[in-house]
Amino acid sequence: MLPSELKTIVVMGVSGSGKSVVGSLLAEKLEGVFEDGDDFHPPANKAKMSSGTPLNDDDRWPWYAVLRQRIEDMRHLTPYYVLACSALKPIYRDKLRAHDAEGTLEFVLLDGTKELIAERIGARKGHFMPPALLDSQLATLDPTPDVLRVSIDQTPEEIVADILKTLEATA
Ligand SMILES: Nc1ncnc2c1ncn2[C@@H]1O[C@H](COP(=O)(O)OP(=O)(O)OP(=O)(O)O)[C@@H](O)[C@H]1O
Ligand SMILES: O=C(O)[C@H](O)[C@@H](O)[C@H](O)[C@H](O)CO
Repeated sequence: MLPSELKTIVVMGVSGSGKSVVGSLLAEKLEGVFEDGDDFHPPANKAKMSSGTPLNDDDRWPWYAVLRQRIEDMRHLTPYYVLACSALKPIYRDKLRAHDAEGTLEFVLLDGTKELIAERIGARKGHFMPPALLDSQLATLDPTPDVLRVSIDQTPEEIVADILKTLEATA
């Protein structure tokens, strides 16, 4: 049984960690709504990443403002909103959490080795994010103790089961 106050689950992590695949599966399992944060990047951000340049705080703040608004909007439209977004720094997670009551929103980090993520990102075709940016993503990632961590060294279905077990344990 998930905590009754839980409304939003942010599936976070570096590029290639599986946020889109796992997040959509999790939302399906919860009969909730999934959205991919990448769909809300301004074109300039996508162009910058595609050119092999990492985003900086100035690039990300307007994006996180849009994502925070989605969290607020979706609260009235679904029992569970699953958002996939990198949320690499604590300051970004604070922005997404805003002044939400304790337990309303949980961050779940898709946790894996650089080698495993590089293998997966390398096998992916037709995505705007170059594998070369993985190092900067890993260097920027700063998980704090409040972030729930789930290993990605298993199938997407097993990861979703792991996430649900981990969330139930917070109840
Ligand atoms: N558990 C898994 N086992 C095997 N392959 C996986 C797993 N999860 C995701 N993948 C594959 O790894 C690649 C990256 O997954 P995905 O696109 O979901 O990552 P992401 O974190 O959303 O990336 P980005 O942030 O760059 O959009 C995809 O090709 C996906 O099919
Ligand atoms: O915070 C960031 O640097 C960006 O959000 C990236 O993580 C992209 O969103 C995504 O990972 C690439 O597809």
